[in-house]
Amino acid sequence: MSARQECYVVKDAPGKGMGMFATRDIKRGECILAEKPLVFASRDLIKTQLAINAMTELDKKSFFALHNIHFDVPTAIGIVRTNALPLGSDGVDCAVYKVMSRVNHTCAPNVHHTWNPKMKKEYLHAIEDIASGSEILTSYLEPFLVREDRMEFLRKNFKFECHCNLCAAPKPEYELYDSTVRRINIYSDLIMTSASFSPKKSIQFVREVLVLLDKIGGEGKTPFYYDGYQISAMYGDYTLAQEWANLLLDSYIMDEGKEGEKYERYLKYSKNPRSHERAGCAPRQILS
Ligand SMILES: C[S@@+](CC[C@H](N)C(=O)[O-])C[C@H]1O[C@@H](n2cnc3c(N)ncnc32)[C@H](O)[C@@H]1O
Repeated sequence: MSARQECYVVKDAPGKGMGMFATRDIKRGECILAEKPLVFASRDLIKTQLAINAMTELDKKSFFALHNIHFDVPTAIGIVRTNALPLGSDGVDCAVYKVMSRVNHTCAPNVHHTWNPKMKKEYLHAIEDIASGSEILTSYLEPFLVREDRMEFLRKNFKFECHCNLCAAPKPEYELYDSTVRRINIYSDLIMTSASFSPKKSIQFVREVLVLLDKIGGEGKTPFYYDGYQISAMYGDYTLAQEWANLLLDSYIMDEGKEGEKYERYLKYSKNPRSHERAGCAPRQILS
């Protein structure tokens, strides 16, 4: 048994079916699991059914033992809908896993899961320190949704009521969270729209978002470090670009590890901030 397998156990998670739990203290940034899919699936039901038929008997046994909440469709399709994780952002291709599919949801996760196309495995990294015995919980949601939208999505797609600390918080607390999320979404839109005519403002919006993120737990910074880096590199402010590239690399390693698909690219940016494909493409400006 590998060290990775030893830091978790899959067992009963009261009120949620099965779940994944830490069997020792896990440090932020640690890779908890890297797992090959039991089966690849897609929106094309015939293709999905053929892939299920082609599984080994052992894999089929693991597959049909998984949780199913969709009884209005054939069992295999219900299992895919309940358990599949996306293979990227196109929302079409996905995969089902023996272990990874057992991870339950919270709106304030302690892990980040990501598909690595190079390794053809799904990776699970701790994004905060996890104490031995605690449940390992991911988020099934797009980032930065307000409480009502999160609840609606989970009810519709996963048929449960979320009682995580965020959803069960007193009204003033979750309203404050929601208003922070709304501001993050506004600034987030402004970052790229203002980059072409007011890059200084754009960098300011990145900084605003980072401050707001700290107010709601501090996760999800990596794409914003990338924005800061990209904008600074485009306008040839390589001192600033270097700062952002270093933050980007550190944050990415915490989220996806050195095995991550983008690690080599971000390492290159951090070693040489001029190496971005669009570096220096806009008139030079000091943005700091
Ligand atoms: C991908 S499965 C997760 C593993 C599942 N609990 C099992 O027993 O295999 C998703 C399903 O788990 C349950 N689930 C996940 N997170 C939950 C939560 N926070 N509260 C209640 N049920 C949850 C829901 O039934 C959901 O449709």
